[in-house]
Amino acid sequence: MPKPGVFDLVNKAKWEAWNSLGSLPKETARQNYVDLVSSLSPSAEASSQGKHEADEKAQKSKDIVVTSEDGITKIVLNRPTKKNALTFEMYQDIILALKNASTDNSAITVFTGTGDYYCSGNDLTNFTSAAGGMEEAASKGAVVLREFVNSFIDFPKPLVAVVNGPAVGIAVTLLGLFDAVYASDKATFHTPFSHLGQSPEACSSYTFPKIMGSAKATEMLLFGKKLTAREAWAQGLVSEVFPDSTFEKEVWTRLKGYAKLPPNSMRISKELIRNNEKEKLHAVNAEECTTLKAKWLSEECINAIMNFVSRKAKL
Ligand SMILES: CCCCC/C=C/CC(=O)SCCNC(=O)CCNC(=O)[C@H](O)C(C)(C)COP(=O)(O)OP(=O)(O)OC[C@H]1O[C@@H](n2cnc3c(N)ncnc32)[C@H](O)[C@@H]1OP(=O)(O)O
Repeated sequence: MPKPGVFDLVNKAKWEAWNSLGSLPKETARQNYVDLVSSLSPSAEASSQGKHEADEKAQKSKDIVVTSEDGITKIVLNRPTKKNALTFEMYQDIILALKNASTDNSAITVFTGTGDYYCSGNDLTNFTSAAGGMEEAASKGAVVLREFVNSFIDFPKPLVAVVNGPAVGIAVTLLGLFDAVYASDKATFHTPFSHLGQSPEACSSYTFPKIMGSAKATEMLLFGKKLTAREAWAQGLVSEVFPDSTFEKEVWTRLKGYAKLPPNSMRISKELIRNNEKEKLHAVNAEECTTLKAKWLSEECINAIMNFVSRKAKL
């Protein structure tokens, strides 16, 4: 239905709430509702059991490790033998981890990677190994991607990326939705979408030109120019670069200090910085997912993925 006018406050709020769900599957919407109600009445045994199961699932995930200590919830991409490439399961686990982190006791939430890479982006075999073939994988991919990116857009606490090594594809584009990005000088930032017959995601078609200007964003998003950490800092994508030898020590010392700041104050300041953009970001996310779904079924993209899988091509 058309969006109600600004003076129709109730129906406008309802319309926006429905619209922000996008094409969220009915089952997921139902589960989210159950989880929300459970969190409102923790004494209801059945409800709280559901919440515990959800928490455990996130903790038990083999490729994502979630810990909470010193006021920091840490979400670690833990698939180093595959350069932390993101499987369908990892996208789902991260959605759940962010949902839990948004209501846990921590003040800030941090993403980082295990091993030499931060993350090599989408696992390119997500599409080739899907049971129902490319068509089904593209449809599922668009729904999962939209929900995944929405969970970053809506995340209420300070979100920090500790980029320990090279970042590729969606691991780079998502950084535009983080509140701070700290990088080792060994990190690189690469978005080879045209090489892969794909198009930008995670709202980068909007956030990157805004952060670095359209000329620099074009070099990254259209031409796949790989940036060093210092270049990414100069373009405003990275907050600060540290020598790799002292990176972990310096960054975690600093983050532990930040995590002691009054959490509600940080949350409200984030809200002020981000909230007036949310509607726009949700609309950009929806459009990017629709575009990508079509690109994933294009000959350019299928050839690029097949070349990688058959070991003919690498970045
Ligand atoms: C819900 C769906 C959402 C979809 C959202 C879309 C996002 C778009 C993107 O993210 S685009 C970016 C996609 N990523 C890539 O194209 C990277 C592909 N990988 C490479 O080019 C290289 O592996 C490398 C440059 C990252 C690293 O090269 P290196 O020589 O150092 O190491 P290996 O190639 O030997 O890698 C070790 C093993 O890891 C596997 N691997 C690495 N990255 C990926 C990946 N993205 N997808 C699948 N597999 C990956 C690699 O195949 C090796 O596996 P093996 O040891 O079994 O051979």
